[in-house]
Amino acid sequence: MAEILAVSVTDLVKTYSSRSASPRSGRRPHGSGRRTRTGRAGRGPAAFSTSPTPSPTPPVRQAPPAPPVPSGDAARPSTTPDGRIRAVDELSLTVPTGTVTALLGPNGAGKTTTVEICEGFRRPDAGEVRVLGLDPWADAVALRPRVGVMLQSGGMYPGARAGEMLRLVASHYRHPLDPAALLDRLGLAGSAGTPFRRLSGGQQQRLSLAMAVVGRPELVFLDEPTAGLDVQGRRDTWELVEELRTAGVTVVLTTHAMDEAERLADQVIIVDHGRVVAVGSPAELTRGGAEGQLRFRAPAGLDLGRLLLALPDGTTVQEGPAGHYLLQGTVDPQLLAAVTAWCAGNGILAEDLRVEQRTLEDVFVELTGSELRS
Ligand SMILES: Nc1ncnc2c1ncn2[C@@H]1O[C@H](COP(=O)(O)OP(=O)(O)OP(=O)(O)O)[C@@H](O)[C@H]1O
Repeated sequence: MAEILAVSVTDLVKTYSSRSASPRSGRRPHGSGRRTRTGRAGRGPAAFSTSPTPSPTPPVRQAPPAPPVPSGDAARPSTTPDGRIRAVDELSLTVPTGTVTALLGPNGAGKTTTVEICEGFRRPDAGEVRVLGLDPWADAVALRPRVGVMLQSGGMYPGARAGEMLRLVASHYRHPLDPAALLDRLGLAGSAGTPFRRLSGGQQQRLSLAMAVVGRPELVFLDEPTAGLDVQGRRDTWELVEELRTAGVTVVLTTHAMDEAERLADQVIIVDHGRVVAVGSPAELTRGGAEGQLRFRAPAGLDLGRLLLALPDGTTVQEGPAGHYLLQGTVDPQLLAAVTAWCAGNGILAEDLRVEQRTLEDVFVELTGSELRS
């Protein structure tokens, strides 16, 4: 049976004029401030549909389709022949209904542009986007009551009180959640009477989250929902996302926090240079590729060349710091046996020998050459 998709994006392309490159001047640096929405004026949060769409993408690793390019904060985006910034470059992805999908990628990878196109705030140059089976740009009015968008600083009235704003948003929906209960749920009960501009950054972010979900949407887009939140704020947000999933709501979030993706996501999509470079559950992604690594301690200065000769092809070995050895490759019983046999044969006691699983961050760094922040 065909999987029902909440979001389907095919061969999406979006370029920007390099002259307009004040990339969202009001955006926060990651982990600190907040994002200013720069989309189409006058458009509010949308919501989600459940139209079946054919041939969902199975959650498997994909070979990076683009040649490796240095990534990370200092990476330059690729440009078109006429000098435009290629923010999204033939990107395709699917989001099954009722799941949590995390979009990961280095700064400038194209995550927000992709999400803003799905939200109907930006128009793509090429490609097809379906949100709940509809076109987010052409069918914006139909989608609005079905899709929740976590707005950042844009779209808020600085002088309006938190409780008033949430009640106002709730009044646009037929069956909203109780605004007072939602404020309480997100630790904002004591701030209901506080004007928006006097809320702390974290409180503003929690209010944005409340506004995204108060209308009981079918689908919610959350752009870095916990960036800059304190421990309790992160926990509250994570619990809310888990409750949304339990209630059958589809959640698409962007994040730089690996623990957030690992904890919340059914599906992780890693984006780099405007393209999808890997898709899968956290477990699938960390299982693939080089599988794992093996560490042990032994006297410093072992002959690594000789050790390598005793190991299966494809294994790498390095020492660092002195006396600490790291083997990477396919970690299986044969590798373990080869290491211990070589040590025994050379009268070496390998201490603290342990197999380590790759983490999502290892996978991310491998694929993008860039480090996630947690
Ligand atoms: N309005 C704009 N004008 C010009 N360039 C832009 C604009 N918005 C984004 N860009 C550029 O497009 C590329 C993708 O940006 P985007 O914000 O989508 O990436 P991102 O993955 O969300 O990054 P981050 O993690 O830093 O938020 C970047 O090179 C960015 O500088």
